[in-house]
Amino acid sequence: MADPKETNEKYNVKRFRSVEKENPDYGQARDWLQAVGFGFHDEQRSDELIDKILAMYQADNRELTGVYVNEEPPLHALNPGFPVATFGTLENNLNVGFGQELRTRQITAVTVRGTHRRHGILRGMMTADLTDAKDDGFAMAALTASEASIYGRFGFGVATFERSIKVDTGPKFRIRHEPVGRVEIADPRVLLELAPEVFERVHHRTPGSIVRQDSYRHHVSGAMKRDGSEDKAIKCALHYGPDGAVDGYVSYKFAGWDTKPYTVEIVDLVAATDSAYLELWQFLGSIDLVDRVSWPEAPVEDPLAWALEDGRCVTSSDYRDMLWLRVLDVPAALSARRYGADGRLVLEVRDALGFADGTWELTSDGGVVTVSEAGGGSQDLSPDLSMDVTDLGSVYLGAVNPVTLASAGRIREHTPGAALAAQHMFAVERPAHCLTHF
Ligand SMILES: CC(=O)SCCNC(=O)CCNC(=O)[C@H](O)C(C)(C)COP(=O)(O)OP(=O)(O)OC[C@H]1O[C@@H](n2cnc3c(N)ncnc32)[C@H](O)[C@@H]1OP(=O)(O)O
Repeated sequence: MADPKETNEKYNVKRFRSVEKENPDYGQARDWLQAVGFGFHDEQRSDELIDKILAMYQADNRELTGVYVNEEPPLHALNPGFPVATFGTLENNLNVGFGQELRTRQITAVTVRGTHRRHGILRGMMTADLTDAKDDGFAMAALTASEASIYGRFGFGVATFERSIKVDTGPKFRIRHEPVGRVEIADPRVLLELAPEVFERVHHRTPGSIVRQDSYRHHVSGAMKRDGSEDKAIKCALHYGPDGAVDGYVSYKFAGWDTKPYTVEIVDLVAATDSAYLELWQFLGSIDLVDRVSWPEAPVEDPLAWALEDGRCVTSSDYRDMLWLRVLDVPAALSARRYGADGRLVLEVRDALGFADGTWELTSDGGVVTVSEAGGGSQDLSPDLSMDVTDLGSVYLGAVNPVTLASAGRIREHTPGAALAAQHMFAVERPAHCLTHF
């Protein structure tokens, strides 16, 4: 049970928003945040840090859900004002390719206290929230997952990936690119203002990108570390395009003299043009007394290795799932896309939670997209492909190949060649990549 509309002998559920300190509901939001920290094994947060985080939550307009026990706990146990489970949501736009944006429900801060786990609290919170999201007109929900085994059962499929890279910036590091702009060092605090502006440009050109929450500009500028203190190690370089405007930045740290080879770690690298990206890398490769640059959140499809004279300067590890998508409304989600190729597909979608169940005819003709339900009467069409809603989420941004999913036995191909046709149709104009962890 975790739906505020339900009653239950054991638990009650509250939904609320972050508020200012003067507000009488402040304590509720503060205790909710401490419960989230407990669920992710964080240190207890100071009052000052809680104030800062709740202010950022207000900027994000987050909705916070807490599940509370009804009974009075025994002496010395945490008081019942601390939720035993937490669930947070935001609303932001997802770039779904070819300049199209889709309003998306983001789910975050999911925790259930160990003493209450495996009693169906997550299932209750998730089912209630997805139902509300669909009722509110959301065609898509999204999350990033702590474990890959949790969210498939709720219809989420992996839609983008990321990896960690280490780049040898010794003598072999040479990028074939003639600069068109310039890079300058700046006080990292300028990113408090600049980071969201540059990110907005990047977002508009990157399929798979979700608008960032307020905390990003604080972290990448060094204004605030995760523990709330200032990050004095952060450095920043800005890229200026040929028109003189800032169109990219890198925020980075030196890993210290004890780390060999001497290493610079990228905190955030955001570039709104291909040349800004390569020129920021040229800058990173030119930093004296450093032989390696590492980036824990690098894109999987990365022009860097192809621009280097010696692509083996880049070594990658920890290839992993990043953005998970959950289609809530098939016609709305499919209509929101523009397609990489014209074509027609009849898709049978199974959804254990029922939101997306059905058979749908998708047509893209000269860029005009139509989606209709293919069930019953003269409209009764046999499917070209059958898939679970998780697989539709996976192929939606073009980063997962339907042919591969068919080989894995996840997608069933009834019409020979339909999986390949789906690959062409779902392709996007640039590799899908999500730069926002939430
Ligand atoms: C978007 C995010 O915030 S990702 C972060 C997720 N949170 C964490 O990792 C924090 C630590 N973990 C937890 O707080 C909890 O264990 C949770 C939230 C993952 C699960 O909460 P619970 O209330 O125990 O889950 P619940 O009892 O509702 O289980 C629902 C289903 O998921 C399954 N499940 C729950 N957790 C896991 C898991 N870690 N791995 C695999 N299956 C899981 C259950 O077996 C159950 O399966 P079924 O209903 O199909 O039989």
